[in-house]
Amino acid sequence: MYFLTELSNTIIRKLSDNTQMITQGFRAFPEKTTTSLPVDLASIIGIVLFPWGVSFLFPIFVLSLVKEKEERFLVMMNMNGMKSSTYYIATYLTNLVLALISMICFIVVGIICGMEMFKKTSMLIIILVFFIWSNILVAVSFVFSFFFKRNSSALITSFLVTLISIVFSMSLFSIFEQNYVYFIWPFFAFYYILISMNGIAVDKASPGYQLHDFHPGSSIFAATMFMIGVFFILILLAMYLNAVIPQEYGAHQPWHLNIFRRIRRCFGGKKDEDSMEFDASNPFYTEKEAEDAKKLEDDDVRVERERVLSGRYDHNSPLIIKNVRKEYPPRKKDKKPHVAVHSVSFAVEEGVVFGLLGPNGAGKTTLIHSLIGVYTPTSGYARLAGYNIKTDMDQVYKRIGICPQHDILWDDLTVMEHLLFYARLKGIPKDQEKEAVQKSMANVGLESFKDNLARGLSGGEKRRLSIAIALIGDPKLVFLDEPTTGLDPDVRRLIWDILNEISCNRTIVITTHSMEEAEVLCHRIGIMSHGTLRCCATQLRLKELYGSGFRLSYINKAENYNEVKQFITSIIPEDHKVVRDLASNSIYEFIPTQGLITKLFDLLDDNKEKYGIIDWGISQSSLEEVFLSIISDDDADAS
Ligand SMILES: Nc1ncnc2c1ncn2[C@@H]1O[C@H](COP(=O)(O)OP(=O)(O)OP(=O)(O)O)[C@@H](O)[C@H]1O
Repeated sequence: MYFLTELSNTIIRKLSDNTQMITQGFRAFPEKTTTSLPVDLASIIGIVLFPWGVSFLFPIFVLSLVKEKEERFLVMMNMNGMKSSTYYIATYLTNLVLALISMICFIVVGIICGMEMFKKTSMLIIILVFFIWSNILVAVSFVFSFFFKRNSSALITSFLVTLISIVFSMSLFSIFEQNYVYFIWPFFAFYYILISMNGIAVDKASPGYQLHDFHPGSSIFAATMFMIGVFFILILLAMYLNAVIPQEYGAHQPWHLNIFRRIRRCFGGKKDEDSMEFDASNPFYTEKEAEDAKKLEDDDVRVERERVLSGRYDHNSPLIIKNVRKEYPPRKKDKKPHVAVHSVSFAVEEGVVFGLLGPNGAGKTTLIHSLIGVYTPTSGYARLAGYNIKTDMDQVYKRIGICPQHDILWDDLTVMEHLLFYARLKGIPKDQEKEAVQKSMANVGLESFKDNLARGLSGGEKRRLSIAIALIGDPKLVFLDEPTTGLDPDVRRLIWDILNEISCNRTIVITTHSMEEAEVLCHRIGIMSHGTLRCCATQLRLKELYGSGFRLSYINKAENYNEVKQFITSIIPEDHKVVRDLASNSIYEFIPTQGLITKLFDLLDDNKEKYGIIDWGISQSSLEEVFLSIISDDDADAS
């Protein structure tokens, strides 16, 4: 080859006059090469990111649980007959399914990406560990949710807990080599299992963690046992916290769960609840409270209390309240509890619409919430629809309807779906469900909206839907908290018509700030301030007691001013009050004597022309005047 090339070169150089030549040499032939690392990089990256991936559902679960409470869906469902246990079981199963789906995705992705841990470790152990972890995620989120009132703080804290657990787990494993106490926090135990199984799998010489390695003495076995044990503790803890932690809404039990009282009840039979819940001879807590009550309460309230406490009321009354009191925790440190409702006692008979009025902070909402289980009354006794609120709240919820102050509706459910949901909660038999929903929709005129989503309803339509929810199942006692607040006059009138119609065969308790509404709807009215019932009577009696009587107003020709004034003051009682005295427009207030009003109508009609009266009118004092005469400026936002 060499000689051949040299020969060719000689000829080429000769022919090209030494300008062309052939060069020769050796060069390596291109070949395919790979650089292999001593460890599996995918597995290393995976194990750092994996704890995040398998824990991301934890903050989401906590968030959704706190949100349901914050937005009062849970308490609304409770108030319509759903047991908390049913809610928690349904939520547990839903979250567990979500967690399992996400775990399956992780395992499948791990296998597809060729992570050694998933390839080599026994699949049975992986499935077992991930199943336990899914349950723990749900159980821990339940326990966490009881400590938060706002979903934003719940989200941040649970995220931080996950972050800290992951960061700490790395160092804890090397500090406590043979000590497993820190597995008590199941996040550490699970991350330990992940890291250990991965560590075994990435070792090229090892066959991975297998079933026969999973026995007492193995640290992975110990961590798994810790996870199982802690899971049961978490479930018990969640049940206990649910019962005792005071939430913003909903009743709670004392830390000792009234165990002794339950045992006593088991052995001693059911005591007469009526007699144990209040002391009829001393309805007030302190002498000062009794003194204050004397100043605030009128005779009707005292008579009503006596009637109720001595049992002289109709025992079929759907609402009986005896000495109900509600204290909130002190507003400032080392101060006394804030008493929002003092000893309130009254009974409302069947078919009566009872209006609870009062300035802001009077205690109306607190009283209603104490009755319907949003808060636990500090003391007192109440019987709603025939059942004691302390012992038979489940029965109470099946028989009452509640329309809360703010609509609590799911944006993604239709009108029909809302009503069907609540019909089921109320325990309406399946074959009567549709009819009950139809009736309830017809009551509030929402039939044409039945397939509309709640998010697309106007304020008035949402309010009507809330009223329809309160009416589902035909309850005999309905609570309406400010049913028309924030609605335009047309819608308010429409709702008043609806309420007037449905009030025929039910007892309704309405809280409202609208005197007009109370005047139109209520048969009996209670006015509260400073947590005390100030008066409690029919509209007519309140107007008689607190109204300024009747009001005569007229418009006259200005030149007749003196004659008209003389004429009018001669026909009304002498002790009248002059409200307005202008040349052509005057108003007088007076308490009429028997038959005077009819006489006045005749006299004014007959002498209208003679005295140059252009127009005139007589009206009775309004409920607003009654309210204003009872409630003074310092009654608002009572402290
Ligand atoms: N969750 C609570 N914790 C502590 N104090 C409360 C709580 N809710 C209400 N209060 C206090 O209890 C008193 C009565 O409040 P409540 O809401 O019952 O009045 P209200 O008559 O319904 O007022 P409004 O007409 O403004 O709704 C007020 O002084 C209020 O500050």
